[in-house]
Amino acid sequence: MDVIVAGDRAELAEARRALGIGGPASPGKAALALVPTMGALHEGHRSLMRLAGEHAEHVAVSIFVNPLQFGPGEDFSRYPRTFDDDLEVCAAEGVSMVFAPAAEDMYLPDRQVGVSAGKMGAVVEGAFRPGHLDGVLTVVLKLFNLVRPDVAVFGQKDAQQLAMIRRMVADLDLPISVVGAPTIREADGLALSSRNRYLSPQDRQAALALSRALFAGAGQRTPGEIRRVARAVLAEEPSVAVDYLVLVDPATFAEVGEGHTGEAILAVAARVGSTRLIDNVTIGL
Ligand SMILES: Nc1ncnc2c1ncn2[C@@H]1O[C@H](COP(=O)(O)OP(=O)(O)OP(=O)(O)O)[C@@H](O)[C@H]1O
Ligand SMILES: CC(C)(CO)[C@@H](O)C(=O)[O-]
Ligand code: BAL
Repeated sequence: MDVIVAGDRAELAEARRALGIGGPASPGKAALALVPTMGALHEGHRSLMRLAGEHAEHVAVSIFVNPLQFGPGEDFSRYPRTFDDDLEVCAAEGVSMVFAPAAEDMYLPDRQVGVSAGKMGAVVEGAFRPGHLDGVLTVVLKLFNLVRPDVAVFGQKDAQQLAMIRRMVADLDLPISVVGAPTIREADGLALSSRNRYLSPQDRQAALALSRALFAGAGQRTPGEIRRVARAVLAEEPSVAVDYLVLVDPATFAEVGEGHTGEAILAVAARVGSTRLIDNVTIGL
């Protein structure tokens, strides 16, 4: 089947009708799973589409570079936009519907109301990108309301984003199951990211310090040692400027103490040249 491309609300409603969504789903399978993206699709996004297909009869992919989640001075205007290639990727993955709205159609010019990510949205990533997680939650809630999926799939690579979307679903009683997907990496450990295409060959080599630090930290047994070893690996790479390296509770993103048991997330954000990258691993303690 060809991919249906919807560019606005009316076309989206028509696409849902054409796919028979809203009618009875096949037994044991949800009708529609959504994979929200900002485009410039890579193998990480493809893995999300495949996982979405295991959960629902139809997969929808949204492609929207959301202005609300970019701060002043961030890379909104130069963010890679590769719509034609993205459409081919979606077709090859058997996606039923691509929703690619224009910013003017998503946000009213006099928009007043948005989602607040609360205190959890002001720590870790939120401390370095004020308002970012409010912008993410606002657009994700709008995408949920527009596309009306039963299931939504997000990558663990954006771990705080995933945790906050789970919180939004719980706090606002949204009728959606959230599925987290593992991080896809290059053979040398670099987490796939649309922003990797900004990296020069030298930057790309330096960027390997992020995953190297996370894997070295994950080999330790206590929070103190995990943090110390990971920081030491990052310090060995002078062209990596670290924004944060934290060991946090996966649900709250609060720093874990020395006695912590259960899972913790070791998360890093750093700038390599003019490119800001994030990565994380989950560690059992
Ligand atoms: N390497 C990856 N493995 C699995 N999922 C990923 C990976 N990279 C991104 N995702 C997920 O894909 C979804 C869309 O993310 P997005 O379009 O921002 O891609 P990205 O590569 O993370 O881009 P950016 O470089 O802007 O961070 C998110 O749920 C994100 O967590
Ligand atoms: C979830 C998302 C599509 C919202 O704009 C974005 O933050 C992303 O690509 O991870
Ligand atoms: N993948 C998260 C989107 C952003 O960095 O804005």
